[in-house]
Amino acid sequence: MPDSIKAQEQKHLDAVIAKIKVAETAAKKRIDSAEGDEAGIRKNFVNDLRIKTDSYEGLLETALSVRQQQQLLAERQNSWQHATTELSTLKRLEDKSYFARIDFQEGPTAKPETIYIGLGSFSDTPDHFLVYDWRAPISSIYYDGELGNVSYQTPDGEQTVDVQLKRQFQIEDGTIVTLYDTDQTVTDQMLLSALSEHSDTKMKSIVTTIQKEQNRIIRDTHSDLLFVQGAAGSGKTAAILQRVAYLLYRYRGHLNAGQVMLFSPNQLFNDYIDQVLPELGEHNMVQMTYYQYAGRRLPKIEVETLAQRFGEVNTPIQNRISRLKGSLTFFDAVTNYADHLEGRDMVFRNIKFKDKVFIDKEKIEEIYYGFNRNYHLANRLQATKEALIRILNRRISSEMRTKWVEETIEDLDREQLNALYGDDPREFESADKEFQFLARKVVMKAFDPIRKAIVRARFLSINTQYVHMLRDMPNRIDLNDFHITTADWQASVDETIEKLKERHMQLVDTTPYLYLYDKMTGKEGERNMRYVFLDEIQDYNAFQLAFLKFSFPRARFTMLGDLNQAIFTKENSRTLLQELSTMFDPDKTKVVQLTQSYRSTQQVTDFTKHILKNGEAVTAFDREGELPTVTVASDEADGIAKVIAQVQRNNAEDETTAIIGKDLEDCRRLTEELKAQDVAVTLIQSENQRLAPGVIVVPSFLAKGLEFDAVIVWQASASRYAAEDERQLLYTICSRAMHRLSLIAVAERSPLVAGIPEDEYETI
Ligand SMILES: Nc1ncnc2c1ncn2[C@@H]1O[C@H](COP(=O)(O)OP(=O)(O)OP(=O)(O)O)[C@@H](O)[C@H]1O
Repeated sequence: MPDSIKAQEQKHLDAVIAKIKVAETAAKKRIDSAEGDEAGIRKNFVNDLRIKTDSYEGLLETALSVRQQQQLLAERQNSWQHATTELSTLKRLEDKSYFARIDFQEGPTAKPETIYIGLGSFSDTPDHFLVYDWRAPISSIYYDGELGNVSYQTPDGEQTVDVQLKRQFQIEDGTIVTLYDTDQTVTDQMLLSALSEHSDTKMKSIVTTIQKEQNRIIRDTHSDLLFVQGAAGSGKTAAILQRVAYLLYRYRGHLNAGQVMLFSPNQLFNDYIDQVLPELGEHNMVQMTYYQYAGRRLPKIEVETLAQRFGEVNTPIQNRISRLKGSLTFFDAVTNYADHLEGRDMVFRNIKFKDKVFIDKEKIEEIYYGFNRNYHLANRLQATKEALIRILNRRISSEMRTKWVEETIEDLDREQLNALYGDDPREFESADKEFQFLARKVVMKAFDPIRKAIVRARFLSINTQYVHMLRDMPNRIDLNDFHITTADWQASVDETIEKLKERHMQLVDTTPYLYLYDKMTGKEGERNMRYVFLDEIQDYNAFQLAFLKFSFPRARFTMLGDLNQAIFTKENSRTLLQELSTMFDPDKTKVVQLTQSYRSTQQVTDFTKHILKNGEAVTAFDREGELPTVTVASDEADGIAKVIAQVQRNNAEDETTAIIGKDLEDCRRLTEELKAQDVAVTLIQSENQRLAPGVIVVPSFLAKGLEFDAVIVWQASASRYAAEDERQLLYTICSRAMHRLSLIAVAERSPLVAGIPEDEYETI
């Protein structure tokens, strides 16, 4: 690229920056004046306020005056907010005004146009844009095509333009460091240099290098279900974060970050991604793991943790039962069962008072099923609560005459009496009237827990109902379809009961349990949530997805996953897509496949994909690196020495390292040994722990979604990874590495490595 072009572009950039600075000064002035006005309004608030309370008109006038002052304040706050947001965008643009330039023509006779694209828009006059936001409709042509004819969506429909120049810039502190012109034959230089950088503990935004197929995901506004199958490192997570930023821009004023929710695999992952949206000038969406979402609603039950679930060794029968409980068939059966509760079989509990039955369950049942047949569960429950409250109120008078009330009143001290009288006048016609007054108060107070229990529907018994439902399932599902005998099923129900008695529950039971509860109580779901994102979808079952659809009835779903990385659901994940397709309107479903992997070097990607046998397609990005290494140590001590040597090499070359072990036990032992030998490492033990800088030791099931410069697979041995269904796990671990991958085995290496062509790694 001739220097004259660079000089010309620098001149243009200087001119833009100068205008940005002018705009910054103006924004600062507006902030100051809004702040000054606000302080002024607050100060004069009392003086300006016309307080007249002697007549109705006077009161009205006062209210109006307050309202006017409030409006003035709100307006000032609005303009302050507006100017502050503008200033922060301008600040970002001052350092890096834009990252691309596009020259195009709308038709052969149209005037050629030039636009610059950056992290936000900037115009010096209302219609004169010096920088376009990367999310503006026109900016799409930068991502979508090469040179020549490219189409993009506008609010008025599709538009095609002839792109004549696509130029990318790297700008630092207002200076152009490099610039490239892109055409079909040149590899995307910016992408290559972005990917060659060292990893950080925080993910960064990818707006400057979004790829065409990722752009389709980011800008989709039609699908109710957008399903992305993407190879490890293909930018699924990156794409959804930019998608959130895009949606917040596209629907500004109608959508806020609180209406967007991301279900992520673990807390570490939340930490890892939490800078991307702020970097793009947006607020973070609601982020939760499914475990937190479900667990939060079951405070009295201990739900199985990821580590426990990972450590479970299930018998084939237990696997079949889990498959059934996670299926859509089961979801439909629970729906069915809940519907039948409208007619019979709802289980009730006595309402008690002072250890005695106050309203017995037979009475509650009579009320509940006494309503008109077309009452559904929600209004049936509501009407029952109202009837029970009426009974409670009627019982106040008779309860007032009981002995305990009399005794309680006699024992009241002054303070308690004062509390009972409250602000009520204390003049009574007679002592009897006074007693009546106090007795009513005492009874009402004592009935308070009953009132609460009624309002909270404590007379239902979700545990008993859940068990009743499980026992009833063979009448609703043909167990043979799942190769389960009735005896096996009954045994599994007994097991669930035992667990429930100890307040424990397997993850596979939590969703049916919550769903049944929501159906029983007529809960309708969170209607305010508009976009729900699910990452690592292969670890969910169809029941959970159907439940989420039920829980967020107005939301559009984006689901991302990699069937190759199904470490929990294993082979079941393949039926997931099929089940999903029945849940959403096919016309409103879009499936996108990403096969290009960006995370790792060509060498790491080639090696990892050969761990899989019949995997989904993965194409390596053309970025060179060293070959992965496989080391077989003679014993554990030798293995640890090899880990230490590798960590030292990585540290010396500034490669951040994660040592990934199979389970927590292996990781704990290794951490102790390393610490004993003065190697500084942090052990990550649970999904709730935060990400730490420096070398970390992390068990496989918590490494999901993360990436590191260098990965050491600890115990890549035959004793740890031998079964065929562990291929996906080993693949997931190895695919966390960006630049360097070292497998260290003890005694004998894992046979799963045997199928990898020998020229794709080095044996040490
Ligand atoms: N278009 C892009 N430009 C620059 N970097 C990219 C691009 N797409 C992906 N990357 C980078 O590639 C790496 C992998 O991306 P990401 O974590 O989103 O992949 P993923 O598909 O979610 O992977 P996995 O399923 O293995 O967790 C990240 O460092 C990301 O920043």
